[in-house]
Formats: sequence, structure tokens, C-alpha cells
Amino acid sequence: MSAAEGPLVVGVDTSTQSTKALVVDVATGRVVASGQAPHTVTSGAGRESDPRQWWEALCAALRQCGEPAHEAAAVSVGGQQHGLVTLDEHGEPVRPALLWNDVRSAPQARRLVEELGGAKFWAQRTGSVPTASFTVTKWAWLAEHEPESVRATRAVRLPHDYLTERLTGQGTTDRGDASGTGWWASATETYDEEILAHVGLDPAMLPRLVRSGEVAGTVRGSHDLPFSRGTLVACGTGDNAAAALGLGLRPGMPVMSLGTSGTVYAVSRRRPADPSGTVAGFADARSDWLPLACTLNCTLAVDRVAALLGLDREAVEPGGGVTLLPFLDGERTPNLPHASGLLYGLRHDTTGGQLLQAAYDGAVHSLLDALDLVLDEDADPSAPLLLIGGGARGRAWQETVRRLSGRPVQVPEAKELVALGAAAQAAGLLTGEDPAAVARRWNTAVGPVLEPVERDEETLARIAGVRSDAAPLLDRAAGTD
Ligand SMILES: Nc1ncnc2c1ncn2[C@@H]1O[C@H](COP(=O)(O)OP(=O)(O)O)[C@@H](O)[C@H]1O
Ligand SMILES: O=C(CO)[C@@H](O)[C@H](O)COP(=O)(O)O
Repeated sequence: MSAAEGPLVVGVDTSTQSTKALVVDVATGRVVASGQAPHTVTSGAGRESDPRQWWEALCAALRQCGEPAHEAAAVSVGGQQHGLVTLDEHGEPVRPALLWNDVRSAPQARRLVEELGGAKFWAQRTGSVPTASFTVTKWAWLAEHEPESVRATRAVRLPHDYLTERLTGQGTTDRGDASGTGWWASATETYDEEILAHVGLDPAMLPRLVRSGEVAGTVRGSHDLPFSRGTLVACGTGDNAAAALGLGLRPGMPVMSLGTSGTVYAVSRRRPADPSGTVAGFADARSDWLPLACTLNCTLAVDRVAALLGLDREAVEPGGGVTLLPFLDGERTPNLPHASGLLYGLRHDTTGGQLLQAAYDGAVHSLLDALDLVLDEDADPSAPLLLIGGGARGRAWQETVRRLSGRPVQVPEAKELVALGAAAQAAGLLTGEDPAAVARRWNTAVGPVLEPVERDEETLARIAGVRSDAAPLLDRAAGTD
């Protein structure tokens, strides 16, 4: 390995399934070393992870990076959004974190929207109409189901805040991730005291908001970590905002991320406020906005269908006219938290490969359906769709997105765009540059462009029709008539 030219920084992505760390050369953007360690997520009714496991995974990923991690001058953490981390007076988790894809707080989400002025109020005030993913609904769920956990809580954090605080000893967050809580007012960029009072959460328990380019703290001594004491720590952000930085995204460039969650988003200069609730009006990690739509069922759901069929995930076959709505975890976009998977149109001659293709089609349809709402009206409809996340490596995913979008699809060669975005934040602390400009200098978005093909309107219309006809079934909680 050749010597690095510039100072080194570490970028971390602590997402749903694993924590990844990259050591990056600030001068060139070259990834000098990398590491990754998995997390466990509970199955069954809820989705929970122990935050201490994220820390252990971070330490393991950094150990895999070896000597270069020791030389890093700054570090930053991007993480899965929305998760509710509750800490006691010793800074220890009161209970496992409730994750973004835990839909148990759907009744609380519905109630909060009703109680506080309806969808329009929430969209105007916070940028988003909260679904079960939003932290505020999880806090309301906890207050109702585990009041003893709420009583024991002294600090409330998001996943990336938790790791940043373990690095620095200080409770900090940023506007990008705060905008997914439901208690951050996007109009004023402050915590919303009325919403917090409504759910009985003391603002003193929340982390300090740190601005882009500001130092969140320095690494305090820890024998678990390869960093030297005093290494700079940037504010970090939510994983989608970090990937937007990592791509050096400019307004109007659409992104589709295929991981545990599916997301579509773009940077916008306008503060979003969609009262239909399809578009979450997130802030980006700089001073712009990140309108985004997110599905709960993406790579894991399609991989599950492949496993049920005993097929490799690439073993898709065209044709057959079968429709599969892969809502295995309930769904957020469309907002159907109680839905389960639905198969329609099965015939004697339907093949396993066609069924698998139908799962890809169903997952991508939900994302494309929301994309038009995410993009500003003046966005160029022929701009390439940037395809990122673990699924973007898969040929079947690439071809499905290409066929159903009718757009050119660009697949960046850089694999870990969340961690690269975090690394760009850390680099910005050292050089004073805008992190998105750092990523552009690193050429992170470069990758092959798949030429557009004619949009498969027939399949899109078929899926939309099944979804609409099945609406009463999909909206019904399992086990009810
Ligand atoms: N070559 C590949 N083809 C298709 N899917 C892939 C490939 N490699 C990884 N994946 C999918 O990527 C997912 C992990 O993506 P990632 O973006 O890392 O997830 P997360 O950020 O949610 O933890 C896995 O669920 C897996 O199905
Ligand atoms: O909830 C959202 C966005 O609103 C998800 O995108 C999470 O941020 C989890 O991301 P991945 O682990 O799938 O990357």
C-alpha cells in the first residue's frame, strides 16, 4: 500500500445491519483501510438493537483498519436515523434502542397527528408528518408501555449521537439527524418545546445541536479505540444525509439507496412540508434540505423471498404477470404499518424466477412512486438516478430500477457512501472545506451510467392497481376482521 499524501480521517457508518469504518486520505479520497462488524436486530413484533453492540462493532471495525486508524486526525459518525436511545444517569442504555423499522408505535403516530393540529400542522412545523419510524412516536410508545423505562431515562439520543458521545463524552447531534425525530422544528431549527411538552420529554435530556463545520468534541482516552486522545470529532449525521454529503450531491440530483431501508431523496434549497406524509422533510447535514421517502422493505425483503424460493438473488426471470407487494415488515411508504406481503396473479405456469422478479418490482415501485414527490418541479426528469447502498451492487436491482424508472442509472464505484460522507465531514474540520465539496474533489460519485430503457408502464400500472384494490386488506391489522 502506498503512503498517504494528506492527513487521514475516519468515517463511520453505523447502519441497521452493521458498522463500517473507513480510513480516508484527505488529499485524494483514497480509502486506505476499512473494517466492518455486524449488529443483531430483534425479530418478531419489534425491531430493537443494543446500543452497546454498536460501540463494540465500531471498536471491532476500527481494529480491522489497523495502524492507519491510529494516525487519523479527525473522525465522524453517520448512523441509521430515528432510533430511540434512552440513557440512565451513568450514560448506560436503559433498554435496547427502538429502531426506525419498528412499527409498534403506529397507533401513537396516528394519535400524535390527531392531537396536535393534524398532518398540515406537523408538516409545517417539523417538515414531516410522523409515521411509526419517527423518534417522537417511539418515545410516546415507551411512555405508554414501559413508564418505568421513561422514569429511568436521563438522556435521549439518536444512534449516531450515542456513538459520538461515547467518543467525546458530550451529548451532541446535528440538524440532519435531529430533523428525523419529530421534535425538531424545521422552521426555526430548534427543538420544538410544544411537541416535547405534549409527549412529556424534558428538552434538557436532548443533545446539543452542533453546526456543520463545528467541532463536536475530541476523543477522550479509551483503551478500546485506536485513536489518540484529542483526535477531533465532527458532528456526524443521519445515514441518508451522510450519503448525500458522500456523493457531493447538488440540488436536483436524485438518489435511490437500496439497503435494509429503500430511500429516494434529493438535496433541495426549499424547506419541504408535504402534508400527505409521503415525503419526510429532512434537513441535510449542511444548510439545505433533504426531502426523502423511505420504505421498510427493500434488500432484506427481496432476499427473504429468494430464500423462500430457494433461489439465488440474481435468478430472476421476466414475464408472468404476477404481482408481489413485499410488505413483510409492514410499510412506511405507502404508510401501511400493519400490512404484510401480498401475492396476486399466481398461475400454474408462474416460475420461481418470475415470483422473485415480482418482489424486486414491488419494492422498486414503492420508491419510484414517491420519487416524483421528492423532486422539485423544476428537476430535470432525464437526470441519472444515482443508485447506492448494498443492493446497488446487484444486477437484478440495477435492471429493475432501470426498467421501471426509464431513467439513466448511475452506479458509483465507491461502495460506502455513508462512511465517505462522514469522512468528508471529518476532513472538513481539518481543511475548513464544505464536506460536499470535499466529496466532489474525491470524485466519489464516479461510476458507470446504464443507458435508459423504455419505462415498463404496464408493470407499474399493474402494481398500482393491485395496491389500490387491496387497500382495505393492507390497511388492516393482522388477525382482525
Ligand atoms: N451484490 C449484492 N447484490 C444484491 N444485494 C446485495 C449485494 N451485496 C449486498 N447486498 C444487500 O445489501 C444489503 C445491505 O446493504 P447496506 O446498504 O449495507 O445496508 P444497511 O445500511 O441497511 O445496513 C443486504 O441486505 C444485502 O441484501
Ligand atoms: O429511516 C430511514 C430514513 O428515514 C432509514 O433510511 C434509516 O436511516 C436506516 O437506514 P439503513 O440502515 O437502511 O441504511
